[in-house]
Amino acid sequence: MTIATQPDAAARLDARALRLAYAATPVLRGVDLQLQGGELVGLIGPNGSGKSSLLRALSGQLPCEGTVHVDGIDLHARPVEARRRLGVAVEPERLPASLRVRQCIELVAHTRGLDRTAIEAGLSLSHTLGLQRWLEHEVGDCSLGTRQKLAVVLALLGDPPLLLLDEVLNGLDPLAAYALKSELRRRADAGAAVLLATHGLEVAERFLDRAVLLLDGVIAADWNRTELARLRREGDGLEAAVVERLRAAAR
Ligand SMILES: Nc1ncnc2c1ncn2[C@@H]1O[C@H](COP(=O)(O)OP(=O)(O)OP(=O)(O)O)[C@@H](O)[C@H]1O
Repeated sequence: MTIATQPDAAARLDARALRLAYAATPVLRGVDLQLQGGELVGLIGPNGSGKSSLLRALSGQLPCEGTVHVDGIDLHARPVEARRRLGVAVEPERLPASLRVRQCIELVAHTRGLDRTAIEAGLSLSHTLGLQRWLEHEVGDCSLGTRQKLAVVLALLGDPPLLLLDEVLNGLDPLAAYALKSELRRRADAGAAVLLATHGLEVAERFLDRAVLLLDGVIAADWNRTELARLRREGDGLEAAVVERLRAAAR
């Protein structure tokens, strides 16, 4: 007999028993993941393990089995309401090439019903990330890293309480990467939860509060801040721990 469990209403994200397959190939085989406000969580895992698919399932872009609650709101039953609370960074390739960067910020803010204050905050973040000199350029003329910065600015517009970010530190110059990490920390300290897919284990170890390993379609390991600190102090850090898990899984 299956006992139905209530979603954790206090959790920013409560995902249970997520299953997803492409044609006959299963990618997620029962993912359970809860994120609390204030947490910066790294989603790590081998290439093809399903990190992007999981983020897309959590944001409602891909249909999946299981339940997803955002601040207690059922994503599948009340998608509009739940998605209003999400900040999702789209792939830079999917940004509209013919719009100017500033127009893009204004259009997305308008679509989400945000006011001028939110747009000004987005423009201010653009400055912080070094995007200001590209504001009047067409998106299609911007470098990949510049478009990545824009994708992040758009995701953070309106201060959503749950951020789902796929490898957004990739390709950013050191100043921008530092500024973005500071911004995400600030958001988490203000109560947001952040799930960041990354292959950067050093970033995960030093900057994040928690790291979860997606392997064989499930969350195979979950290291909290104390455990991450212990790994750093006592051994060869998160990288060694992850390599050990991956080697064990490959045997
Ligand atoms: N649209 C799709 N159709 C069919 N298969 C897909 C599709 N998107 C992803 N896949 C497959 O699903 C699996 C998981 O892909 P996904 O991109 O989610 O992994 P990932 O962990 O984000 O990988 P990486 O670290 O390389 O970015 C891979 O085997 C991939 O080939």
